[in-house]
Amino acid sequence: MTPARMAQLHRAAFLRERPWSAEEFSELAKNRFVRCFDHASGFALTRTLAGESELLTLAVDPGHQGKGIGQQLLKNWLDSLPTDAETAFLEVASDNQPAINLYQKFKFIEAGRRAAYYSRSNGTKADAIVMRRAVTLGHGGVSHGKMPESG
Ligand SMILES: CC(=O)SCCNC(=O)CCNC(=O)[C@H](O)C(C)(C)COP(=O)(O)OP(=O)(O)OC[C@H]1O[C@@H](n2cnc3c(N)ncnc32)[C@H](O)[C@@H]1OP(=O)(O)O
Repeated sequence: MTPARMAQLHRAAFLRERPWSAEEFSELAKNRFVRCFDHASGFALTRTLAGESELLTLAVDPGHQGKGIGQQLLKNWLDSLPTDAETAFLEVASDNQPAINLYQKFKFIEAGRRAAYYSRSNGTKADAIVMRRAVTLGHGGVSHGKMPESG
């Protein structure tokens, strides 16, 4: 997926946060530890090194959310991890319940919090929650359903 398409999807999916630019995605893609898992309507960007893998960002086109794409991307990431990767982690806003539900479904649990990290346009604040799981946990029977389109 091109950096321009990543930026487009990121802007569409993250309505409350600063969108990442095509230049930022282009820079990230140069890092040999960074990998993109993509789908026609979404992508997951990850960084894996020193026994840890981080989900840097995950975005699904709003018109295609709720169809199992986010779940499939998350599964593709976890399935790809080398056996020497010990933990997978990510950061999510405390007011982003759909994403928290998705990560809990994949057995991520809260490992830490940065209080009032995100400021919302209505004046409220949200915590940043760091969630972790052991790579070797498996998916506990999480099914990813049908993927009508991929690539
Ligand atoms: C590290 C980070 O990037 S954190 C931020 C993640 N990205 C964002 O929040 C951007 C905006 N949101 C999105 O792009 C998407 O909604 C995502 C990535 C959070 C989820 O992707 P989707 O393709 O819509 O989710 P998918 O259809 O695979 O649903 C999988 C699970 O997520 C949870 N979920 C997804 N949408 C919702 C929702 N609207 N309400 C509650 N739970 C939800 C559920 O647990 C669902 O499982 P279920 O269908 O068995 O109930």
